[in-house]
Amino acid sequence: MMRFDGQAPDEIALRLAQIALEAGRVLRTMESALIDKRIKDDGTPTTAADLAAEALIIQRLNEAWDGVPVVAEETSSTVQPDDYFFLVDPLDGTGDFIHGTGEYSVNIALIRGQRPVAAVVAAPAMGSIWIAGDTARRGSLPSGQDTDFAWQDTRVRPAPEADLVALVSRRHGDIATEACLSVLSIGTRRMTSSALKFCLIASGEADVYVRCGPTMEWDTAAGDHILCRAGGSVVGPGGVPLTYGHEDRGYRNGPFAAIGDTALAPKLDLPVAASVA
Ligand SMILES: Nc1ncnc2c1ncn2[C@@H]1O[C@H](COP(=O)(O)O)[C@@H](OP(=O)(O)O)[C@H]1O
Ligand SMILES: [Mg+2]
Repeated sequence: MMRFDGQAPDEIALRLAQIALEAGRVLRTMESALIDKRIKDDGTPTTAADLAAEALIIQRLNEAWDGVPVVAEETSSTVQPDDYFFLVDPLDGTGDFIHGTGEYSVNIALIRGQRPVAAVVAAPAMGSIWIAGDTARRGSLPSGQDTDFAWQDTRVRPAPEADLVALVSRRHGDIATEACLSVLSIGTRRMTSSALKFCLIASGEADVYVRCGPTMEWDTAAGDHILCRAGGSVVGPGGVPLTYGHEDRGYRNGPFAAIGDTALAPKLDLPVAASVA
């Protein structure tokens, strides 16, 4: 099996960026098409765009790293994770894709031993992309045939004493999340969809994102890595980092908080989810 010999995490992240760029171009061409959506067993929608982007990403990952399993949202039950594997959400924020807000992302993470080591989150309709291997960087998505991303290092900001900026899901909220946020001094709540929430914290534009409702590993792994490499952290109950590759629990995450300033961690009181405790 190809084991990424000689490839540094930053180099892998650059290759993931090219794959996400290509998938993003497919998604953009499908934005204005009449989308026929299907509601899955978990109540979330899927479309032909999710499937087309996923097929392309799997093909490209297989070409680049033959034999490394790709656990992707729409086909996750057909693949077993290994010591190294990819987690892919070809279209995170399908609801937003359907409603035309543009706040959707392509998420790809390479996992090694339950933690991400390289990742990309691309927001095709917003023209932004974030990557991390060892270093977290933000870029602009090139248009046309251009392939120059114009990367810049990205970094979290220190949390202000008061008036924190919290990011909340536009479509999924719950009482436990609100209870957790209520102990923090939040000044601004900004509704944002998809893994962009991790990336905006990684870029110093927001301070905290708490999520106690259901999410899947492919929703969080790439953003988790980018935020951690930008100086922040993503923690579950007890301040423990999230781990990935839990096929036994259907790749469901427990509650978590994403924070830019790690000094916020002791203030958090996340509920323990029975299913993943
Ligand atoms: N009931 C549920 N079960 C599992 N995942 C859910 C869910 N409700 C929402 N999600 C997850 O939340 C993601 C959207 O998050 P947000 O509201 O922050 O944009 C969805 O991503 P997809 O659009 O890729 O399915 C989905 O994975
Ligand atoms: Mg998806």
